[in-house]
Amino acid sequence: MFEMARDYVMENTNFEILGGYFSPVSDFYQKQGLAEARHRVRMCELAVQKSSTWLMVDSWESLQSSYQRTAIVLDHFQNELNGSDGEGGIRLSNGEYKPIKIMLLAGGDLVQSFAAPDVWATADLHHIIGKYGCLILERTGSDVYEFLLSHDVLYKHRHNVFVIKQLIYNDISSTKIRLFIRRGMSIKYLLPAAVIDYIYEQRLYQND
Ligand SMILES: Nc1ncnc2c1ncn2[C@@H]1O[C@H](COP(=O)(O)OP(=O)(O)OP(=O)(O)O)[C@@H](O)[C@H]1O
Ligand SMILES: NC(=O)c1ccc[n+]([C@@H]2O[C@H](COP(=O)(O)O)[C@@H](O)[C@H]2O)c1
Repeated sequence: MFEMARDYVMENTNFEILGGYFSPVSDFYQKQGLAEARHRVRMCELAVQKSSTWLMVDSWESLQSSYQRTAIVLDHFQNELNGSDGEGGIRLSNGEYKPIKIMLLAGGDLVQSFAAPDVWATADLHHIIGKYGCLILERTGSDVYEFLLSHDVLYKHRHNVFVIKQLIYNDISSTKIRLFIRRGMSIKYLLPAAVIDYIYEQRLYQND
């Protein structure tokens, strides 16, 4: 999804991409089927460390002692990358600093959960979409364009929302990958080889 987002941004906006971060959620999220955070961080590292020049993994979220909402995670990136004293971001040749635009990259299904009761606080959605911005990758089963029109907060900040059309549909799902592993089915070519090796070495997802 990051690669599709990068192509979209380069083709359709004036932004320059500086980097993309995976931020695995902590163990306190307690979503059924998730491996321990340390394993998820390591799998993300293995997925990008040798094959990407711009993707990185940030373990801050995974290491917190309580669940951190997405709005707070974006604030963390804001503080780390842009600082609080005006001396962060990109240093220009004239010595001034230009802030980095931080955005959330999400699939259409996650964005549709914005309308689910008690999942997202409205104030958080204004913060995430209004202050930062959102790149939404289309996903089979979710009509992002219609949702964008119908959701008040998304619509209000629509100039900060970018919908990315999938030009080759990739409907891979982590739930299905975990299920394949449990059923002893092959996941070869569905994930980077180093991640597959790690999953088997650590015996992840086999008895969920
Ligand atoms: N094939 C895909 N196309 C578009 N977005 C995706 C795809 N797979 C994952 N995403 C997005 O990546 C983010 C992280 O997804 P997550 O780790 O929950 O995996 P998932 O495949 O969505 O899980 P599940 O199998 O439960 O749907 C979410 O924003 C999700 O919408
Ligand atoms: N209120 C919130 O900030 C909120 C709600 C639901 C999911 N999320 C985030 O979305 C991501 C994906 O969550 P799910 O796998 O449950 O769809 C996670 O990083 C999670 O922290 C945030």
